Amino acid sequence: MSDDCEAPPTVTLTDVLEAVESPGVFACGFEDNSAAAPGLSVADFGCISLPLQPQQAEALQKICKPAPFGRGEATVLDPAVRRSWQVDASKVHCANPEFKQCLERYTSKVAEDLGVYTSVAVSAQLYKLLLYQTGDHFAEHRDTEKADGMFATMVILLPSVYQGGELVVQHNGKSKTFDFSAANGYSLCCAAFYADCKHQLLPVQSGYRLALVYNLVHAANVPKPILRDRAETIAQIHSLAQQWDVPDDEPRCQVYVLDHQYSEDGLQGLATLKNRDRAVAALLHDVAQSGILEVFIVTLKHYISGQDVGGQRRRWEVVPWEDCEIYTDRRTVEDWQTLEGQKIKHCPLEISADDIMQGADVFDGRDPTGEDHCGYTGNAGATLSKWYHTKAILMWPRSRHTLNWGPGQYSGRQYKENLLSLRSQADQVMPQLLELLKVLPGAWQSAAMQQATNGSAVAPTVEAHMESLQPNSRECVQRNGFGEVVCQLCMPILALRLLDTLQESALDDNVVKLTSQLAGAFGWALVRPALQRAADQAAKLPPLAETTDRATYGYSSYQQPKDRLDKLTVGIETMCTLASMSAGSTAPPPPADIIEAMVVSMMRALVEAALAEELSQGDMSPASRCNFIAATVKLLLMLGRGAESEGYEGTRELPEHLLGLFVGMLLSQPAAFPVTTVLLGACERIFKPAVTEFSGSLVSGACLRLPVASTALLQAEVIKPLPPQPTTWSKAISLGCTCTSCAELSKFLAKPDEREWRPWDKEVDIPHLKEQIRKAGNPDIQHRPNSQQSYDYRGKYRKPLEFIKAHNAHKNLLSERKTNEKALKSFQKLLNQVAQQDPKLLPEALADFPPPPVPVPAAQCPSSCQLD
Ligand SMILES: O=C(O)CCC(=O)C(=O)O
Ligand SMILES: [Fe+2]
Repeated sequence: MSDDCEAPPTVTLTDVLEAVESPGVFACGFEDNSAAAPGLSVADFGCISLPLQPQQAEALQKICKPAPFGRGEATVLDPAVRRSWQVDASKVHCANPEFKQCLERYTSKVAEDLGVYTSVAVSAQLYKLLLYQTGDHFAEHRDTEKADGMFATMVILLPSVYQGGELVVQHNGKSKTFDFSAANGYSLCCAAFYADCKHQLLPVQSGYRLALVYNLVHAANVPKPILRDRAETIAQIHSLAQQWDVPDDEPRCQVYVLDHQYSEDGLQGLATLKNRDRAVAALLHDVAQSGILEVFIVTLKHYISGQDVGGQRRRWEVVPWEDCEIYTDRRTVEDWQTLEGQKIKHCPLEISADDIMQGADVFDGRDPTGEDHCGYTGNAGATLSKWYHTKAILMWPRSRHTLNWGPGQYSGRQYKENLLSLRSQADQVMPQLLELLKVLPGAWQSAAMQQATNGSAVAPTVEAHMESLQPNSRECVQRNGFGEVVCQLCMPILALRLLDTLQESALDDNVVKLTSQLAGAFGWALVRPALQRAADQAAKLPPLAETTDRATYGYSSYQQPKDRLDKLTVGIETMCTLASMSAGSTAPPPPADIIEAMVVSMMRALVEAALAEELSQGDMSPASRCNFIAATVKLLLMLGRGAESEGYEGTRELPEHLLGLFVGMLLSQPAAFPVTTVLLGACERIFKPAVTEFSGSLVSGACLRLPVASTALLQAEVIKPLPPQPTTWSKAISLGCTCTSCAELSKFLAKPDEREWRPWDKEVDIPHLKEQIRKAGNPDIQHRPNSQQSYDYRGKYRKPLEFIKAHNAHKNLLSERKTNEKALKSFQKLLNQVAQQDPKLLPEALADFPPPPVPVPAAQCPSSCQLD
């Protein structure tokens, strides 16, 4: 053959995977006319005879609840979306044992049709009994995964006579309709579909539709499936993977986008994949077993943002994406897990469009996962962004593992992880190495050799392996593994190296675990700098201006003041753990000065003005603020109490002093720490548990200042005279005429609450009214033509705005007063409890805050608010 004859078309890995057939369908259904009668009964109602009779259906409906549906996080009722009636599973009983078998048969049949592995145990959990009457329906939706392991919904239609009520299920552009109305009351019918498929129930045209709805749930951790013709496909993928070892300009990795949508919790390895997705993953899994491919399940995230350059546009106009200049178009893979379902800690890895096997346009036609529209800013056009998240399989030939995963510019951080070192080294080499190292010191000891000298022989190896620890990772297991080895080797230098790997970690339990372990072997002095660093880190609150720009970084995390407050709260809570560490654990309790230095560093951060400004940020919830106060007070109380107990050798002056500063700071920031919400909540948290948790520690005058001062503040507040309520908002003017038009206007003016009157009535004589108002000398009764258009010349009449403003202001004052009174009662109750606990204490604290003088009754000004 000559050289220029056409080469046979090359089959790519994508071709092979795309050709994998689904072992099942997305939805299935059947009619069973030899089914056993269920023997259905409903608690508080009784037996239901089937086929369902209209009279019984009517009676049943009366004891049903309207069926809600999920909207975002919430469960809501909206007949436009869903109208049907439900009975909870707990009240439904099917007495016939034959029906149980029937149910089992249906479950395994639909599991097989849906392509669930035969070896997976699938069970059906009754969820609801649903009754639909004429007109009832359920608009298009996806079912939430209501139980662990739930992957599909099964509906069993009970014999009843109805028309309409078709179940329509959709998936990837295909649609299946299940119309069981023809069964006409004598058979059982069954339909099932994967939970992520969109489906709807069309309106029931007549009669009653009665259905049992089940969650189909399967056991995880199951062996891989047996599929026909697999051997050939596996061989094909294997050989393509071998050829993949090609020069650097080839894609570094490939990403295969899965068909189905998965929730993060529901997805645990290949066993939980659905349908064709599982068939594809199972094939890749087998190829990976031979050591030629690395395969992970990941979330593929595509983020796009751009600016409208389409010229002049009105504010409300929707900007088409075609008119945008795209400045960010970034794809990353995140949330790594192995096919066995083991979650892997890995930074987001940036991939290129070419890496996506189904092509860069794989998201075309799909709804984005989220969108943002930043509106117009000055002269600049609107900023648009959207993002897509979907589950995918990430793979690359194992022979390429030594490549750098550059350029890895992501949120300003360099990710140059070598994946082999992450996975093989950390998962495989490391445990072996650790095992080996653990026995070494013992061996040296028995050989009466110098540990230190021998230790130094392995030190470089241990140190080299420490490099593989991800800095700042919250995962402490491996670090702890090293901790043990390092302690046994008795090499403080290695301990310091290990502490270095914490780098910028903020103070949390992981840091405490490692430091106390090392402190046990090497003393607190050695770990002190690392602890202090972590405390400083927790206290470090960069000014707001440093937060990253959303438009630039998209979905990358950016810190909110709230996040920072939470971080500080965790740090403070961790200090509690540290301070209460009892003797007898691996380490002796930390010396007081370490804790105190850390506390001082956090307190300084707090009292600093920068933070004070941030604390009034609106996006911090009162709950966050309460947590923060409660944690801080708890820590300081503990330190104070520690002075009397053995473990902690601190002085009580410092904690008490800090507590005083802290309480002072809280009281001086009423905008950030409002008394009725935040301070009350915090005091309830502090003092209620304190009664049992810290009995004795309440002997802290500084801390009691918080409720005592709040009470005093509120007492002063609630006796302030309220401006008297205006008796009426009516505008009492007398029009010099009693014609119908004037009578109508007078009626409006006399109404206490109404601000506007639109005399739609054609009979009203507008010019006459204007004239009468003018004559009565009330220019503030305004007549406003509705618009320039003359067809609505009547327009509207308005009372002056001040009327309404004053009216609302008074209402607000009243409700504020009520809130204050309620909070005051709560504070007083709380103080009573404290007084019972320790009768001496309260009078002391109260001395600082004498009750406010009894006010002179407010001067009445009854008529000053009469507006005419
Ligand atoms: O009644 C049906 O067939 C379907 C009900 C449904 O989709 C649901 O309860 O989520
Ligand atoms: Fe549904």
